[in-house]
Amino acid sequence: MQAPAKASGLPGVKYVIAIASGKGGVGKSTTTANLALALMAEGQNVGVLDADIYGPSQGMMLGIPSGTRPQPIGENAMKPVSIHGLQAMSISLLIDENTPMVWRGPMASGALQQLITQTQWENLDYLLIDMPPGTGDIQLTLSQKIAVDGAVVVTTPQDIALLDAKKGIEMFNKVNIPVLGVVENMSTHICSACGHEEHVFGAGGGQRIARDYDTELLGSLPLTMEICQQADSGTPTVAAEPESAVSLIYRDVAKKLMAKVQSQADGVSKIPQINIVED
Ligand SMILES: Nc1ncnc2c1ncn2[C@@H]1O[C@H](COP(=O)(O)OP(=O)(O)OP(=O)(O)O)[C@@H](O)[C@H]1O
Repeated sequence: MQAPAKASGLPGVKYVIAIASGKGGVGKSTTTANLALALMAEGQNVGVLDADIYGPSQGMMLGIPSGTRPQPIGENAMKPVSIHGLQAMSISLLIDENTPMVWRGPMASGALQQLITQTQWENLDYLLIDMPPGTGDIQLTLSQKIAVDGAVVVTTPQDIALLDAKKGIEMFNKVNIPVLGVVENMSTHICSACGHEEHVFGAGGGQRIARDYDTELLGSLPLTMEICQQADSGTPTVAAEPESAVSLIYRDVAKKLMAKVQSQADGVSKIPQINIVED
């Protein structure tokens, strides 16, 4: 059965989760791809919307063959691409791969709006949105156009990344999107030769920011060669090595997210209806 349409106007989608970061390059897209696969491994139907208009990377991370175009449905709609059992849509599927994204803010927002309104998702439990880094126009467009159920903020443990992650959390607070939690990426480095683990970027940053903003540290991922190589070659770790220690961390984050979104949804439905009867 098709999931009911929400006020967001996203038919076929039950829950929308934005994956965001204040700073670029902290591993937001890698986290999005792996979390999508982890949610799927938990039995959910999952879609990925690559809203990183200026630097779309889901096409590459999910291994969508170069030149793939979404199938049109009539004149104004298109089917997401099917890959690794996920549904996926990205601006990179609609443009020439070598075209640099030199759009001004309103053009980028327009392109994103088109992706949002014209993609026909099919029966999704979760749509993960890979947000562009930062707290500008596109992030605002998104939070105004879609009823996002919650956001996950990805950060690395360095002070500079944490500072930007705070701005991200504050932006979501401002637009009333619940922050479901923080994922600390590259929290330690594990040497592929000897297995030695060290906190190269500092320790405890993700935990601190989660505590300061009254949210939860959903999980910490190490910096490993496998995560990088597998994501960059189109088979993210959760698909490449589903039983590995790293995949289990992503699965654990996915389970926490599902529980949070569900309890939030239950909370909403438990609000008593007030019936005013005129006599
Ligand atoms: N835990 C990790 N261990 C090793 N490499 C990682 C890890 N997480 C991400 N990477 C690598 O770091 C690079 C940047 O990651 P990614 O593209 O996910 O970052 P991003 O925050 O989405 O960047 P952008 O801001 O450009 O969208 C990629 O090559 C990715 O494979």
